[in-house]
Amino acid sequence: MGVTLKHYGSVKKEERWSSSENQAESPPQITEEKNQELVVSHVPIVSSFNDRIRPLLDAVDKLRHLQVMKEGIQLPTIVVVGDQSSGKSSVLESLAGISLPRGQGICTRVPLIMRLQHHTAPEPELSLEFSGKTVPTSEAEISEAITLATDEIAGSGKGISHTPLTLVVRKKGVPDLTMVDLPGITRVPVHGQPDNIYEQIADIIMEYIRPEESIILNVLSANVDFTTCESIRMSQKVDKNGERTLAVVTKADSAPEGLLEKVTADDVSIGLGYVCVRNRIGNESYKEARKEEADLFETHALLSRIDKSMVGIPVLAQKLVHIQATIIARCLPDIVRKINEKLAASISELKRMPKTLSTAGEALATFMGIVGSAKESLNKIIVRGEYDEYLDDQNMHCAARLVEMLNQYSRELHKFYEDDLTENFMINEIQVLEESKGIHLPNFLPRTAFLAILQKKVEEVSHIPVDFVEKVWTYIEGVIMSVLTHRSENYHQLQLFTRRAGYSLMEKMKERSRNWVTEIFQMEKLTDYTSDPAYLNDWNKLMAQQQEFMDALENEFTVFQIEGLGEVAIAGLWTYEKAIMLQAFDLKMRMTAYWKIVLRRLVDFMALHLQFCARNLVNKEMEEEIVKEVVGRHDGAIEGMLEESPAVAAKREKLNGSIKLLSESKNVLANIMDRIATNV
Ligand SMILES: Nc1nc2c(ncn2[C@@H]2O[C@H](COP(=O)(O)OP(=O)(O)OP(=O)(O)O)[C@@H](O)[C@H]2O)c(=O)[nH]1
Repeated sequence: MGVTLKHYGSVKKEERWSSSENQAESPPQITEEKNQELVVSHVPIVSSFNDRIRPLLDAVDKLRHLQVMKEGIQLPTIVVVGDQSSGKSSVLESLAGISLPRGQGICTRVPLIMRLQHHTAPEPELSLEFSGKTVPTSEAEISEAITLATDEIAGSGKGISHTPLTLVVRKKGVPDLTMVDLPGITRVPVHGQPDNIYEQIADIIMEYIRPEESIILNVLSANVDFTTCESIRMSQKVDKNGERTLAVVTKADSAPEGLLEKVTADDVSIGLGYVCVRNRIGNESYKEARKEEADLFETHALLSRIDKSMVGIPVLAQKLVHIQATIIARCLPDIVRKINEKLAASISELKRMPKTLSTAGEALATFMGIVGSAKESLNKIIVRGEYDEYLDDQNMHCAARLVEMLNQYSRELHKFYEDDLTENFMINEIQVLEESKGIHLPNFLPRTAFLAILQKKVEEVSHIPVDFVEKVWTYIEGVIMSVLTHRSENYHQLQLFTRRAGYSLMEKMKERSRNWVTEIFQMEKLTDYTSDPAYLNDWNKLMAQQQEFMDALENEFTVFQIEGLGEVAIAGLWTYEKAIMLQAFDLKMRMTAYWKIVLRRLVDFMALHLQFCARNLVNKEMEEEIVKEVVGRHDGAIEGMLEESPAVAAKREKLNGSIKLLSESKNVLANIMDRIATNV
């Protein structure tokens, strides 16, 4: 039976990692007497356990080396965290039996992946893997080699980096363990450290401890209050009840008082339990250090009272090996599934990408396809008013937006020239009539007077249609550009040229509409004509009130209600002669009736003009302009136009990279599939 987490969550804290069903094949036992210097021995009874776990651990290490995490796949990892100088490196040293850079101040500046592997040869083999290379080293040189490699990765200052450094230690008797040592947490930057060093380190730590697949090895110094430790604060953020947190208490030798109480009280909720250790001090050998540790926990008046299952580096090693086996067994089936899913998704996404074009024929066909599809889309949106392609984008519901704009335009025109019904009522008409006096019979209304008023009114509103066509074409330009950009998004060059063609075409459209508006206004100014019977109807209705109006003037009324116009103030008109008042009233009513016709014409023709131009633009001119821009100016260079855009090329490269990485990862796991299937 393999190591499983079947009871995960239902058993008490530590029991999960040491349930009795695992006892028959329990992790390597500690045989200090045989080889004092080593942590875990590889006697036959446990080697079968190791033989089974080792390939799985190797596979996980290979996946880590391939950096499968880049694809969002988390690996089961033992992550070592602790406040600065809490003794992290010392613990790792003790487990590996080698010297790491140690001391006060920040030593670990990059994530250090430490891969311990037992091997049978008497000579240890050490190597560092970083920046794509493997550098062999030795026990004597390891400390310096790590410092040099760290400098290469993170620079020689005090800065830190997310890029990991891997240390492989193959040594007889070490536990098969892979752990990640992270920079110690510091609140106050030391000389040469960036001001935001805390945030930087916290970022790295959170990145490693957040995944559910991570086991947090929280290194706490015996001489501090655990509740004040930053590393506890952080691990509690991601593992509130400590279910995946194991505490190692270092420096038991320097603060033995109250240690038993501290680890028993468990104020900081450590789900996987505590192991108290004493690391190597000064120039001690590892052999001496283990001996000192064993003696300390055996003989010290206070420390000897701590349960033996909670003290010493060998116990820590044993626990870690066990925990590691369990999380690997638990996580691997999920990892296999995720790799397969992501691989399939990347392959199908790559297939969906536009194919790379190799011949001029292919390029031409693609180009025509793009222009054709853009034309069809625009036809739907602008001409037919269908918006099924852009259901959620209201800006692309062109017909509705154009009607809104037209209504707004009509309102603006009507509002701009509302009649002055207050004290100046008819004053303008009277003045114009005065200026239009001529040698002719007095009861003829001079046409020049009517035209003078008409021209002034037309002139005054002329800016409204000019602004309106500008606004409408700018809107249509946005719609066209959006469709062209979208349709040619895979071909950067083509996109540039179609957009350019689009802009120059829109300039032409604006120019054409401006000219049209100017012409319309000239016509309106020159001629007062309509065949619309509404004009005469309205005028007659208004004129029917003329006599009443004159009576009101004569009787010196201050206001008069003209049906079809509203209440007007007439006190200012009492002094004028009757003859001029009759003419002014007639002139005013003619203009009132005619102005309605003019405004209606300005709105109706505008709608017809825009619809006509947009239809021509989409059905004919746009295609011509794009072909002229792309083929005409760049004779035969269509293949060049259809080179992939940098974004598409980058996406293709990324997908190819992902597929390569995931395929390699899949291969790594293929060799151990049978073991995963039987759950170790
Ligand atoms: N007395 C005693 N000193 C220890 C013990 N463990 C570590 N030390 C000392 O504590 C200091 C800090 O230890 P390191 O292992 O460098 O601590 P660290 O957490 O890796 O440090 P940074 O990576 O800089 O955060 C060193 O001087 C060690 O010798 C221990 O169990 N007992």
